[in-house]
Amino acid sequence: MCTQLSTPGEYADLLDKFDTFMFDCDGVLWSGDHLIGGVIEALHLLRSKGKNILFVTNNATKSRKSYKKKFDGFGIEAHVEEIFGSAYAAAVYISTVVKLPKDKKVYVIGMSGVEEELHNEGVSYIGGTDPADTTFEPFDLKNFTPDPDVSVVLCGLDTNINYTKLSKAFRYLHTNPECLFIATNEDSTFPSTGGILPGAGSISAPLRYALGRDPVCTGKPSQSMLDCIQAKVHFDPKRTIMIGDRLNTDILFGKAGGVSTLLVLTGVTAKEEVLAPGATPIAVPDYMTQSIGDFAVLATPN
Ligand SMILES: O=C(O)[C@H](O)[C@H](O)COP(=O)(O)O
Ligand SMILES: [Mg+2]
Repeated sequence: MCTQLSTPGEYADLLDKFDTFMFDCDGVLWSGDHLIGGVIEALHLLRSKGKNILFVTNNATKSRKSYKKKFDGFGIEAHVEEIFGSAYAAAVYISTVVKLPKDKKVYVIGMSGVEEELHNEGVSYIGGTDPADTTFEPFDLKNFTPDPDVSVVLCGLDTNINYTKLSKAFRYLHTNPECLFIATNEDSTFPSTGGILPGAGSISAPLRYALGRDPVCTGKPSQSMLDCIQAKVHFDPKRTIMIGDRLNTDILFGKAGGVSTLLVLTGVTAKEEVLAPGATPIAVPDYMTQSIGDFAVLATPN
């Protein structure tokens, strides 16, 4: 059953129930470079009450450090150790679960966030932002010499996607059944400034179709994302709430992790997907409110 929050008393009661607040970013705190109203006040209120705050994003375009700069730019207090992105989760998965040998490499479809996190984990990679891969020159197999050390293809949101990257990734996976296929996340879309756009899931989709093979996903809702958070931060699931805008990532992630869930309507999910008669949502949030900004009402002196 989903409780719709609307009164200051309901917001206050929710704050009292939880010590740790996990925030999704795109569609909850901001859409692209547009900050959602009331977010700064709401986060400041939580910190003033001594709440633990974590930021858990499937957006792999930035590393934890780069995200800190985005938070700073918005004037939002955030610390690198509070930020967990899907690029970080993928890099940790490759280094600690896959235990990729040091002489092996990752072929990257993705941006600097993925490259920085792989580097931080000591994982070698090619592709990504390399100009030889971001070219729009026609791709010709005659000119392609695969790197024999590539043992993983990692695919994340890549706003410079092109046929060369898809072809190289395809060839590594098609010619070597042992090559691992990993996706940072599978969000079909994401809320950017002015509207939704194709997300990381729509970047890896052509490979899934061409290969007839699905990747391992290391972002929300996967356990890998929770594992890399729990390796760094202790929290009591019973006193923790995940706040997100997407049912099949954020809310599923929270439920799988045994934490409570709050759906906000400032991102990709509409209220009707949960509440319309006959709606069959993939996951039902414990709570729902229009925006995180609603909590700012508690910050206003009476
Ligand atoms: O990859 C994507 O589609 C987007 O970056 C992703 O949807 C946004 O991540 P969020 O902060 O909403 O988890
Ligand atoms: Mg989101």
